[in-house]
Amino acid sequence: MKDSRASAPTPPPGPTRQAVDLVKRYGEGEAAVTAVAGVSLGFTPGEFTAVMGPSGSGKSTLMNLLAGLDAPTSGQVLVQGQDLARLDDRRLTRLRRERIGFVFQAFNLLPALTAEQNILLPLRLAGQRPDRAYFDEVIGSLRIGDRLGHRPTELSGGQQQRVAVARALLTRPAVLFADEPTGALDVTAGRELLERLRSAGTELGQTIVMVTHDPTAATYADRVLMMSDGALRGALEKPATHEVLAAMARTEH
Ligand SMILES: Nc1ncnc2c1ncn2[C@@H]1O[C@H](COP(=O)(O)OP(=O)(O)OP(=O)(O)O)[C@@H](O)[C@H]1O
Repeated sequence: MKDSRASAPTPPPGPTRQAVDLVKRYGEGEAAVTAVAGVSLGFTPGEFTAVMGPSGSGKSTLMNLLAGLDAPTSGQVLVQGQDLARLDDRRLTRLRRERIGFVFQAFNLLPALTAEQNILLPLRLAGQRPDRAYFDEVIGSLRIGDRLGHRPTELSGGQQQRVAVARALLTRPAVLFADEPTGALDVTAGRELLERLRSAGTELGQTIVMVTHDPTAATYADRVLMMSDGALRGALEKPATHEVLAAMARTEH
């Protein structure tokens, strides 16, 4: 058994993850949809990126490609210079498990396990012991300490969402992808979660990539990428809410 603290990855300088002219097309002929239409960008350690854009603009598809959960039609995802498409299944699975955390819109909690068992599952699968102090800190900051013995069906949507975030944070992944992580939360819980994500970047050097429709949530990020029709239409650096709103209005028309 390894201690998760001892094996936490030390992020190298420069972009850890790069998209090079990524394209993802679904279907054939007239029914074909180009979900991602040639996206190039890089992510540096500790950087918090929000991805925004109208429904159907390709945000979730882009995240799935960047995380290696889906393969691009053309283009590359490079992780420390290594093309994900060139890794065999075993190495890709290991890379995903050890370096990536994912918070899905559907939370993906196992119904038979308690909240605590769900949170600790990825570490257990990796044969690692949880760092108790870090566990307590994450649970405390997400305010789910009193729900740990409950199963997902006994939790509210917002509580399930925070359990899913705790599970992703506990493995201290180099990159954390979060699809609408504040969607089920009230304003206070949403703000606490965003603060937690931001400190994962500033304190632990974790790269955070978050899809959101919420302009206030986007202001917690270091940069906000605007997508429409599968392409990046611009990037804002630490924008104020009114700047995000203006950019949203430009991409939606
Ligand atoms: N498996 C699939 N098969 C066919 N088309 C798909 C598939 N997945 C996504 N698409 C299409 O690709 C486009 C981009 O979808 P995607 O889910 O990435 O958008 P999104 O910006 O995340 O949307 P939302 O904000 O509504 O979640 C959409 O037109 C969608 O219908």
